[in-house]
Amino acid sequence: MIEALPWIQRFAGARVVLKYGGNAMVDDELRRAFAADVVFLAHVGLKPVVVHGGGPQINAMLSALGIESEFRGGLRVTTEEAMDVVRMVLTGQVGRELVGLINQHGPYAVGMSGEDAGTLTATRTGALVDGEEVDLGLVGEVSTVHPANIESLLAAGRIPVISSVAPEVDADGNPTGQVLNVNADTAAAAVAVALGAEKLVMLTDVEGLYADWPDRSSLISQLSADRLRAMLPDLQSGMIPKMAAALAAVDGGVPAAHVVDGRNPHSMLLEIFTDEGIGTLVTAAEPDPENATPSIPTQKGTP
Ligand SMILES: Nc1ncnc2c1ncn2[C@@H]1O[C@H](COP(=O)(O)OP(=O)(O)O)[C@@H](O)[C@H]1O
Ligand SMILES: CC(=O)N[C@@H](CCC(=O)OP(=O)(O)O)C(=O)O
Repeated sequence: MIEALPWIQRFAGARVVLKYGGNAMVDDELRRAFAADVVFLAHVGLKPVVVHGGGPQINAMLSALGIESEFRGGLRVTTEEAMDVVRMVLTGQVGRELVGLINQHGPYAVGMSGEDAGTLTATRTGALVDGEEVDLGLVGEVSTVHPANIESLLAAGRIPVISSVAPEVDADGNPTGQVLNVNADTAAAAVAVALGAEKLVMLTDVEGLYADWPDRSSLISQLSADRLRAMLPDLQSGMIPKMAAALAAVDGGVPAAHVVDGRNPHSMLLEIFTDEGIGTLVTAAEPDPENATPSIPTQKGTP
């Protein structure tokens, strides 16, 4: 606890955006641990905002309904039929369950979708696969974030829990009436930038970013935005949108983007409140190998 004190002091009042990934939220004990961690953060003076995914839960519902779905470039090809399921599962099931778990500790969490109060808008995006542009159907990248609703919930001492579904706008910013499926890492990064968050923390089902996946000795503890930018074209599957989101957050002014292993209970607290941290940390500047630069406040080991 005493190791956490300087970090608790440093992050007093800071906004942190926590991206909770589907793969890390399938185990009941882990889901409860995450909910407790979020409440812990709020109680030690931070302002947590949760943006959640639910890929595995969407997969399960699609297969129960006999609807085929595939991923290209780490993103789900989303038909109209699949979009109904994505919206239902993310906002109606995964978000509700998370709100319920957090609120077992007190009346904190308020669930919302990117659709609510115009919080997010999105434009259609494809994916670049092997140098070719692939049509993904009803998939969006965030166009605008209107954080007023999130701000008012934070001001009221609540914990916003946001699903990554967004109304579509055309190139002129006009609503088309369609909703789009946004990757939750992408949505979380956009929210973190708009809120001026101190951190984006993305929980996933792996220890962090590996330089040479799947070589387990190649885990990267910390890297700069420029090094990540250079690695991005060679990344695979779900790490593509996740690391693109980390980069977008840091480029957008968020001082630190973390990827942590959501399979270990309380990994998020260890990353935020201990000197070593545990996952992968992305910062704007190069890490100092001597770890002797307290002026870089997001450096692991220097509160
Ligand atoms: N370089 C890499 N480092 C770590 N994981 C990688 C890498 N390349 C691909 N992966 C894969 O990306 C997965 C995480 O992405 P994803 O399944 O989309 O996570 P989530 O559902 O938590 O958002 C890992 O489980 C791993 O299989
Ligand atoms: C476009 C796209 O791929 N959207 C994701 C949205 C959910 C998500 O991102 O969930 P995880 O964080 O659990 O992966 C999907 O349909 O699975």
